[in-house]
Amino acid sequence: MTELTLTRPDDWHVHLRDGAALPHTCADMARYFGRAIVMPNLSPPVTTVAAAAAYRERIITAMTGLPRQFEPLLTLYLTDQTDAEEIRRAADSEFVHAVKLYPAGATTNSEAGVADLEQLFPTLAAMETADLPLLVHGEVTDPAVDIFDREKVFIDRYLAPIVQRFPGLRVVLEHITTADAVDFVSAAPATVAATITAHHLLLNRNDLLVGGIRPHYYCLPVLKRNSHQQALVRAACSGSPKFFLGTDSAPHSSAHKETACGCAGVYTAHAAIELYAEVFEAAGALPALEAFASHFGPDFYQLPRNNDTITLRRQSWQAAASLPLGEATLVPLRAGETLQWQVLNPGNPV
Ligand SMILES: NC(=O)N[C@@H](CC(=O)O)C(=O)O
Ligand SMILES: [Zn+2]
Ligand SMILES: [Zn+2]
Repeated sequence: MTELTLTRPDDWHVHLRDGAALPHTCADMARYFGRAIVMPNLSPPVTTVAAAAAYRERIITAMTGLPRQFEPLLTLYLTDQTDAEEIRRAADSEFVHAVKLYPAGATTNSEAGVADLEQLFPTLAAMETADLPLLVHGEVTDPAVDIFDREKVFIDRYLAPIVQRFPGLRVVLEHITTADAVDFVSAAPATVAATITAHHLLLNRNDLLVGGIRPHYYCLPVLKRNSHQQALVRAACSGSPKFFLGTDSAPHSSAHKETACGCAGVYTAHAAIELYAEVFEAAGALPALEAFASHFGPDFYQLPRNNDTITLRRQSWQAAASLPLGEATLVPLRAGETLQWQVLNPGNPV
């Protein structure tokens, strides 16, 4: 297959950041994505509907003058203080589509996250009633738990009990990295789904650590062993509506990555669908890409599928060695390397 036309895809998990970074991150997203679930882990985090409305305006302003725009779908950052009233306001708004749970200290800008999940059960009950999805960074922060086990332990300790206690609550386990997560989500009721990133499909911990440490492959949850990577590829290509595209494209400046204590996050927004296409092609599953990238996400979020298409052609091109991020620069995935698939006429007005 040398050309592939699919319903316009959406990204169900992305970090756009704020301020001077926004024009750059938004321009990449606006090339061909229809919509994007925008993560709220700014500093300070987006904890209220009012803050989400203001952030949405900044995103839209940052897209001024671009040949096309994507629709930002905002999220609220769950804290120990989030109450049922804010949840109802969010559900009543046109633009807040989910609430994000970061266990305090689990990842970038998660200091304000949730310390005691049980205290928040009334808030989760309000989300269940309002039918507002819960998005989860699924890692425990217990220092006694090995970093490679933190996703599985989170599922056992927290996620399974939440799913059992709130059977009507829609839950997305974000950026899954293990066969354990694939098995849990597959066996869970239809209210439970997962996003999968391109980098967790393309890479495993050998890529991160063998022959030297590669800071641009460091993200959270950290890359796991090859057998987990293979389980993710099977899940993405399976045709199960529980697994859909979420890039978790997470820009950090090169200075913050290439240092003694580097930040977690991989930038893929410059080549997102192109990278997924490589994975699906290598797995002999290119026909399954459309549902994963363009159907199952909107179905889960109860939004219409996009009604136009994009076309990918199998022709090689070279990714930029570095990209601007506000005043700084970042190193994207595959920096300076060749990619196999290219989107035809990206950025054309729709
Ligand atoms: N995935 C990452 O490694 N980093 C994300 C945060 C997150 O999604 O956990 C970021 O905001 O940089
Ligand atoms: Zn996360
Ligand atoms: Zn993320």
